Amino acid sequence: SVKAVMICGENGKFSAGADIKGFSSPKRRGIALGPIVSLIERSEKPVVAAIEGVALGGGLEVALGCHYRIAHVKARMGLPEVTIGLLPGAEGTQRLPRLVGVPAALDMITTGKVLCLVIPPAWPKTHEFLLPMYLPDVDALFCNSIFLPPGQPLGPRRLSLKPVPKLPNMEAFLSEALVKVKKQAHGCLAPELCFQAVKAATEQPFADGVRREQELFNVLLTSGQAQALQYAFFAERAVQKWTTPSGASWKISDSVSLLSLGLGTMGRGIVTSLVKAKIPVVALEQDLEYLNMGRKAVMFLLEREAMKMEQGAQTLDFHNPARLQFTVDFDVLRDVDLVIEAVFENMALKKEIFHKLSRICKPGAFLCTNTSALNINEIASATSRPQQVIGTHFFSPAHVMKLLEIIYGHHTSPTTIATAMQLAKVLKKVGVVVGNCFGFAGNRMMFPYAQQAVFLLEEGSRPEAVDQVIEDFGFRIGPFRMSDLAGLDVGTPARQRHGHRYSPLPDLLCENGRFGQKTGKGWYQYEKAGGRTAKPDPWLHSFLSQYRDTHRIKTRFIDQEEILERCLFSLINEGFDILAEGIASGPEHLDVIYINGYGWPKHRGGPMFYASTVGLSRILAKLQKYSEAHPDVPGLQPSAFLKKLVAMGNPPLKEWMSYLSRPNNKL
Ligand SMILES: CCCCCCC[C@H](O)CC(=O)SCCNC(=O)CCNC(=O)[C@H](O)C(C)(C)COP(=O)([O-])OP(=O)([O-])OC[C@H]1O[C@@H](n2cnc3c(N)ncnc32)[C@H](O)[C@@H]1OP(=O)([O-])[O-]
Ligand SMILES: NC(=O)c1ccc[n+]([C@@H]2O[C@H](COP(=O)([O-])OP(=O)(O)OC[C@H]3O[C@@H](n4cnc5c(N)ncnc54)[C@H](O)[C@@H]3O)[C@@H](O)[C@H]2O)c1
Repeated sequence: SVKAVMICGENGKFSAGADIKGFSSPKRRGIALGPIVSLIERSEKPVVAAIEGVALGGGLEVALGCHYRIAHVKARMGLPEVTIGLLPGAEGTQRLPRLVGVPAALDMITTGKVLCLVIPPAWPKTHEFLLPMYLPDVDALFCNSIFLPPGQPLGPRRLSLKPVPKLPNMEAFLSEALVKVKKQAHGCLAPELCFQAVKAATEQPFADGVRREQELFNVLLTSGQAQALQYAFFAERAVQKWTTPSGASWKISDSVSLLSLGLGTMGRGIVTSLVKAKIPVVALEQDLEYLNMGRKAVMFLLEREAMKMEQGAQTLDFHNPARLQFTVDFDVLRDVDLVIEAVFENMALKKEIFHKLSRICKPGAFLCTNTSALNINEIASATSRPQQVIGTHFFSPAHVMKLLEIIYGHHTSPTTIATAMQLAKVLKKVGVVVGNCFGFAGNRMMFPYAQQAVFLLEEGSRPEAVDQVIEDFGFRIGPFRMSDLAGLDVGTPARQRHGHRYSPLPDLLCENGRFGQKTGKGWYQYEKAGGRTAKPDPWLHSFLSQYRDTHRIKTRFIDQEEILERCLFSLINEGFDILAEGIASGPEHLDVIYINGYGWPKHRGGPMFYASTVGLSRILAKLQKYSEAHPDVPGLQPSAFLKKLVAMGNPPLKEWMSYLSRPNNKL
C-alpha cells in the first residue's frame, strides 16, 4: 500500500555524509554505502530525497540514488570528499555526471565546493518550505506534487541507466581540465583521482565506472594524505574548543562597533574583513594624508569583494557611514566596544597609543593589538586595564588569510579571550589561542626556517633551488619568492646576533637596492618594478659566489634532502620548544596555525603531524647531525621535549602533551 518513500534527515539536516572518524578506525569495513544507494535506486516505489540543511558526501550520494530530489531553499549540497583526501565512494562520481553533465560534476567533485540553491525567479513556489532543487532533471511533474500518480514509470528517473551527456569536444575538454586540476593540487593526490573517476564515467558503462571508483577510493583511503587531511579537519574544530573555569563568553552582536587603528597594509585588510562580516567599523589614522590613502585602498578592496559577491555592494553597504566611517578624530574612541590597533611595529609607539586608548575608550572596551612579535604584557602595561588587552594577529592579506592568532598576556581575562575567539568566528576565520613570547607561535617557528634558507645560500645553494624543494613539498611559495613578495626591507626580526650565526645576506641585498618585487630585483629578477614573474638572476649567483670567497666559505652542492630537512626540521624543532613552554595547548594548534596562516600544505597535516609521520627518532637524529655540523646555530640544537618523546618510545601525537609535567597553560 506504500505509494512513495521519502528519505529525510533530522533536526533540519539531511546528512553530512559518512562519519569521517570511521575512515581511520580499524572497524571501518562496515557495509559499503554504494550498494545501498543502488538498492534505493532499484526500488519499484518512487523514492524522494527531501533535503534540508546540508547534503554532503555520502548524504548527497544517497540523494542521487533517489528518483526525485527536492530541497529547502537554504540547503547546501556538495561532494567535499576531496577536501579530506578521498573521492565520493558511493557511486557519486558515476551518477553526478549523468545528472548535471561532466563539466559541472568535475568542478564539484575535484574542488569539493558546496553549492547553495539558485532558484530561477520564474519557478512556481508551490511548497512553502520545500522548493525544487535546481538541477536539470527536475520537471514540472514533480513540482506539482510530491506524491506521484500511480504507474508513473521510474526507469527514466534512475540515474545509473542514463547516459553521460556528450560534449562535442570531450577529449580536449578532459585534457584541459586535467592540467587545471593538477596545477591547483600542489601535490595533493585526491583531486587527480577524483578526475580519473569522473573520466571513467565518460568512457565506461555504469558498473565498470563504479568498479573504477572503488579502486581509486581504496588507493586514497590508504594514502597518508587522507589521514593528514582528516586529522586537519578535526584539528581545526578542536582548536575552537576551550573553556575557562568561569565559563566566560562574550558575543559580538550587531550593535557592537569596532575601530581599526592604522590603515596601512594590515589595517586595510582588517577593515575590509570587518565590513564583509557586517560589523560596524570606524577607521582611524594619524593624519589626513594617510587617511585618504587608506580610504582609497579600502574602497578598492571592498569594491573588488563586492564584485565577487552575488548581491554585491548592496549587501556590504559600505557607503553607509553607519557601517564604515573614516576619521582622524581620536574622540570616536569613546563609543567603540573593541579596538584593533595596526600601527607601525614599534614598542614605544604602541605603548603611547595604548595609554591613550586606555584613557579615552569606555571602561568595557577591549583593546587588541595586531603586533607580529612584540610583548603583549609590555603593551598592556601602558594601560589601566591589562585584563582587556589581547593580541589579535591577522595575516596578510588580512581579508583573505583565514588565521587569527590570538595571544593572551599575563593579565588577559577569559572574557577577553572569548571575545577575540568570537571575533574570529564572526570574521569566518580560524582563531587559535596561544601564549605570549617573541613571535608568538607562528612567527617564532618561521624564524629558524627563514634563517636556514639563507644559510643554505651561504653554503652553496641558490634561491631557486631552495624554493623549488619547498614548493615541491607543497607550499604555494618558497621562502625567497615570499621574501621578494613581502619586500626584503620588511625585516624579519630573526636576524639577531647575540654571538650566534647571523647572515647579512638580506641586508646586503637591501644595500644594493634589491627590495624584492617592488624594485624589480631581490632574490630573483623581475620584468619590471612591481613585476611578478621571478627569474633566476645571474647577478645574484655571482654575488653569492663573491660573498663566499670573501668569507672563505667553500661552495658545496646541497641536495634536496638537506634543504628540506634543515628548513622544516628546524621549524618543527622550535614547535617542540613552544609546546614544552606552554605557549600552545597542543600540536594540533601549531598545525592549524601553519595550515591557515603560512601555506603549509594541508595534505601533509601541519608541521607537527608531519613530524609524527616522519618519525620523531629520525627528526632527532637529523637535527643532531646538522647541529654538530653547525654548532653556532641554536635552531638546530634538538629540543629537550623532542628528546624526551623519543626516549619515551615515540608516542602518538595525541599523547605528546601528557609527557609534560606541568599544566601547559592557563586555559
Ligand atoms: C568502504 C567504502 C565506503 C565508501 C563510502 C563513501 C561515502 C562518501 O563518499 C564519503 C563521505 O561521505 S566522507 C564525508 C563527507 N562529508 C564532509 O566532508 C562533510 C564535513 N563536514 C562539514 O563540512 C561541516 O562539519 C558541516 C557543514 C556538516 C557542519 O558545519 P558546522 O555547522 O560549522 O559544524 P562543525 O563544527 O563543522 O561540525 C559539528 C560537529 O560535527 C562533526 N562532523 C561534521 N561532519 C562530520 C562527518 N562527516 N563525520 C564526522 N564528524 C563530522 C564535527 O567534527 C563537529 O564535531 P564536534 O565534536 O562538535 O567538534
Ligand atoms: N605587513 C604584514 O605582513 C603584517 C602581518 C601581520 C602583522 N603585522 C603587524 O601589523 C602592524 C601594522 O603593520 P602594517 O604592515 O600594516 O604597517 P604599515 O606601515 O603598512 O601601516 C601602519 C599604519 O599605521 C598608521 N599609524 C602610525 N601611527 C599612527 C597613529 N599614531 N595613529 C593612527 N595611525 C597611525 C600609519 O599612518 C600607517 O598607515 C604592525 O604591528 C605589524 O608588525 C604586519
